[in-house]
Amino acid sequence: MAANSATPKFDLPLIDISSYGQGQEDRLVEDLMAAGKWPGFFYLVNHEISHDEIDKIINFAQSYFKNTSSKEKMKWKNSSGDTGYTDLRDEKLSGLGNGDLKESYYLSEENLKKNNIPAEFVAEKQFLDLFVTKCKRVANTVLHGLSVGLGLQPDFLSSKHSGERNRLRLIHYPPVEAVSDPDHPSLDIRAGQHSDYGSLTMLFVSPKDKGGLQVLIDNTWFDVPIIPYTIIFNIGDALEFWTAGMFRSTVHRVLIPRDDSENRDRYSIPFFVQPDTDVILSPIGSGGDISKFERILKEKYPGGMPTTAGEHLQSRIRTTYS
Ligand SMILES: O=C(O)CCC(=O)C(=O)O
Ligand SMILES: [Fe+2]
Repeated sequence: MAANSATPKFDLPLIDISSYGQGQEDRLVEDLMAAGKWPGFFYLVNHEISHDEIDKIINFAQSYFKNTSSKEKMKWKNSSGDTGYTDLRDEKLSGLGNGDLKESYYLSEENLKKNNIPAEFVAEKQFLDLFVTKCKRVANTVLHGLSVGLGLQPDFLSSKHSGERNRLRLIHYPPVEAVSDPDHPSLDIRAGQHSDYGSLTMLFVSPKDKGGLQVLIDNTWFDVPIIPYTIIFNIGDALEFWTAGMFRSTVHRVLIPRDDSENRDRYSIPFFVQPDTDVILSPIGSGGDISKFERILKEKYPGGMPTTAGEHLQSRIRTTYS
């Protein structure tokens, strides 16, 4: 039996965007609000990003990581915690341990526009532009629904996410020498437990993904099953903070392979939707639970309360690269 077959799976809510006809916007708002509050993770189905486009972004990541020399990758080394290449063990998402077993490339719209990117990216610039544009459109649909659900103008949230801080990230998790042994758990991890920093994350994985992504719900780790070509959405810390804890930024991680079937290269593509630098994150909407907010402040912001989205992001990045 595979080592991971005993791990419970969690059925995340599934939101089929095509199932809300005209006049059914209220139902979409209700479903988005419910998923945002709990568990803070959901699948989005029948969105506008095609199967071909998802296959293509995964293949692009695979080809970049496989065919680019270390020397070439290092020329684009991320030194600020923001854009560029991160090597194996550079990032420590949980803040503990030996560093995550992954390499990645963080891409901003600005760098894409200015061709401040590796040659492999320039060659696919048109596609990458289109992919980012589509991600933003899908994100805006969700941001509109959440704004309405919060009792705000429909464009309240989208107008604060111009895209200047959004990041498309290509991630490669290489196979490991020894798979994790349930009796002697490895200290290694592909992505340490963390919550995301921004407002929303949209995650794309290969339809043939073998697993490893887990969410922490009520102190139990659950595997997230992959439903091919869906987008896995989750709420990030900025939106949790901004709504005084009404929405939930759920902790998640990626385990090192637990058996031979999982022990292969894994590629994943998160698109991080982050509020513009100067946005003031004072609590919005109504209904946030002040005791929950105080707990969030204590746990995640011991250095004090950030006021702008820029400060918020910096304070979260610092703990990842220190
Ligand atoms: O690779 C994955 O499945 C998740 C990655 C992730 O959580 C992140 O980069 O924030
Ligand atoms: Fe994450």
